Amino acid sequence: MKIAFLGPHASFTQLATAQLFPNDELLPQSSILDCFSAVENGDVAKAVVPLENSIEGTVSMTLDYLYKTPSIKIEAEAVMPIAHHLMIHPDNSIEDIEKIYSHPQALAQSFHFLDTHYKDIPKQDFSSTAAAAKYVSENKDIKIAAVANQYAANLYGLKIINRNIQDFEQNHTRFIIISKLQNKYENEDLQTLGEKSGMLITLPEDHPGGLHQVLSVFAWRKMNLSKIESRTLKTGLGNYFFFINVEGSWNDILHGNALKELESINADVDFLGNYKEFLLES
Ligand SMILES: O=C(O)C(=O)C[C@]1(C(=O)O)C=C[C@@H](O)C=C1
Repeated sequence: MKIAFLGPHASFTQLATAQLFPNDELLPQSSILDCFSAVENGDVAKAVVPLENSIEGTVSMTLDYLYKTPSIKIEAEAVMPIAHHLMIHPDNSIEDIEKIYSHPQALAQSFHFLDTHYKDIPKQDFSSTAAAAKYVSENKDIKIAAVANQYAANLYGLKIINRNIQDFEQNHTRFIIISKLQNKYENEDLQTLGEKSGMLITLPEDHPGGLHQVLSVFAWRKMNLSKIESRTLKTGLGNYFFFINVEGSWNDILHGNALKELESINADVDFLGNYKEFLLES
C-alpha cells in the first residue's frame, strides 16, 4: 500500500509514518496540501499529517484541508514525543550562523531558546524540519543552521550544536492518518491511548448561544469532549467552523440521538471518523 507523508526523509512525520506503516511504501510529499491531494486523487491509499502540538497548538493547514475535502476522513491519531536540535554543516562553526531555518511549528516550539541564544539571527520558515536540514547540508557556503531531529542530522550529515532546544520538556505532536476509505486503523504492536470520534461542525448563522447549544448536546449526555478548536471559514470576520473530538464511539453518539439533536439546531455536521489514538516512540 502507498502511504504519503510530509517529507522529505527524516521529517518528524516520516518517523511517525514508519511506525504506523512499517511494511508499506512511504512516499514523501513537499507539503500538507500535497498529502491531501495525493489521497484525494487516489495516488496513495492514505497519508499521515500533523494535527496538533502540545506547545504550539493546532496545525491550521491540516484543519483547513479537512474542512475543504469532505471526502477525506480520519482513520487514527498517533502521539509522538518531539525533541528539536540545532544543527549546522560540519564545515561551518557556531559563530558563522547568519540564519536559522525550520518548519514554523519547530521554530515556535523552540522560540524562547532561539530568542535567548540567537536573538539577532533571522529565523526563516521552511516546509519541514527535514527539508531545512537537507538544505543546510546542500549549501555549506551560506552560513545557515536548521532546527530538526536527530535522524535528520544523521541522514544529512549535520553537526548538532544545541540539543533538546524545545521550550518545554513535555513536547508531543499528534498526527492523523487520513484516507477516503472510512476504515478504522488497528495496530496491536502499538499502545492504544483511547478511542474518540471526530467531527467538523458549522453553525447556520452567528447567533447568541449557538456554540452553547452544540456543546450542550454532548454535555447533558455526559459525553466528554477532548478537543474543540474554532477555525475561520474565510468568509468574513467572526465566521468559524469547529473541530470537535468526543471520547468514545460514534455508536454512542447515534445511540444517544446526539446527531439528531445537532440536526434539529441546524448544525451542519461532517463526521470525520471513529478512531483510536496510539502512542509512538520518539
Ligand atoms: O517538519 C517536520 O518534520 C514535520 O513533520 C512537521 C511538524 C509539524 O507540522 O508539527 C511535525 C512535528 C513537529 O511538531 C514539527 C513539525
